[in-house]
Amino acid sequence: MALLEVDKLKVHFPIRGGILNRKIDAVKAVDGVSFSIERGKTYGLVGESGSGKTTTGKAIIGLNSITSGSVKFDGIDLAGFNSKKTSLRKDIQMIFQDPYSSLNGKKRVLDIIAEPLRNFEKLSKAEEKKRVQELLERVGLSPESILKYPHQFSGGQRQRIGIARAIALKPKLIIADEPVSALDVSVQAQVLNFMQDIQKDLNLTYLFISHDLGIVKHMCDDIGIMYKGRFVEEGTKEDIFNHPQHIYTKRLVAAIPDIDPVNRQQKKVYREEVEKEYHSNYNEYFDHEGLAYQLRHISDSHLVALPQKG
Ligand SMILES: Nc1ncnc2c1ncn2[C@@H]1O[C@H](COP(=O)(O)OP(=O)(O)OP(=O)(O)O)[C@@H](O)[C@H]1O
Repeated sequence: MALLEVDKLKVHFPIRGGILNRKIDAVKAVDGVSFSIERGKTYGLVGESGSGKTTTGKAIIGLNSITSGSVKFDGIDLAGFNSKKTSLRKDIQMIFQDPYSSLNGKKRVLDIIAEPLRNFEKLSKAEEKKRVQELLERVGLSPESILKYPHQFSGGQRQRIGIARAIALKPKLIIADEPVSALDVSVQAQVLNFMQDIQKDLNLTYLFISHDLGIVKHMCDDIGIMYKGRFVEEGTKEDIFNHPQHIYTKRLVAAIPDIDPVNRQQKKVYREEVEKEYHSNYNEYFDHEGLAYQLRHISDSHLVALPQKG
């Protein structure tokens, strides 16, 4: 059984208007998304800004209410578990994009990392301090850091503090929402490699949200490509990077920069071909509202949202 199973998930936000402030329409932020993540694996959710990635992650962790569909974690439907204090909620943690704003600047590192422990475990002050220091060590920061404030750390170190807080309760699933996109490129690889190390050590499963396909290629086993609240394509890393089928995926893959000058030229030609196809055949790939069609299997692992022929 997969650790996480998301089935036909919809998250719609009401748009209200008129003098009675009635619901007049809805933003279909997530509009029927299904995927599952096997234990110990990393699943990449990719798409441009506004495609619904964060909304999906927040719905899984209970921060957005689900309009319809289901989220099962370890075989249990999460719909009834929206209270923050249930033990299931302990098993899923989130790392946010911006380590500057996601850490409370007025709190010391001790209090930041101890917060989830205080919610779920009754530890003495001495036990708590010891646990926080162990966690700091785990993420490569000195035990003395407990008395410092977030602004006294670099961006990469702050994201390590965020990771220490996320792993404090020994979760099974971590939702990492653009965890390195606010960091300098030189620091990104360090944090990503570190995330892979702790994944192995702690047997973590990741839902990795990113708009950066280069990073997703480095991190993920399976990938779902989102566009306007729906999936346009889903598959293994190999399916998506070596055999992209949907024009939207092809565009994303073609846009990954190549450092090798020989490949760079080939890539440029490929990118121009893809752009031409995108503009001349757009209507074959999207329905009359410009939305993705239903996904269909083209192999056991690879699904593409293309209309049924014939
Ligand atoms: N609480 C909310 N109320 C109304 N609309 C919302 C709310 N949260 C998100 N949306 C809308 O839902 C859509 C999807 O947003 P979401 O943040 O999930 O996209 P995203 O792919 O994560 O983009 P980004 O990378 O910019 O965060 C957007 O149109 C957004 O404006």
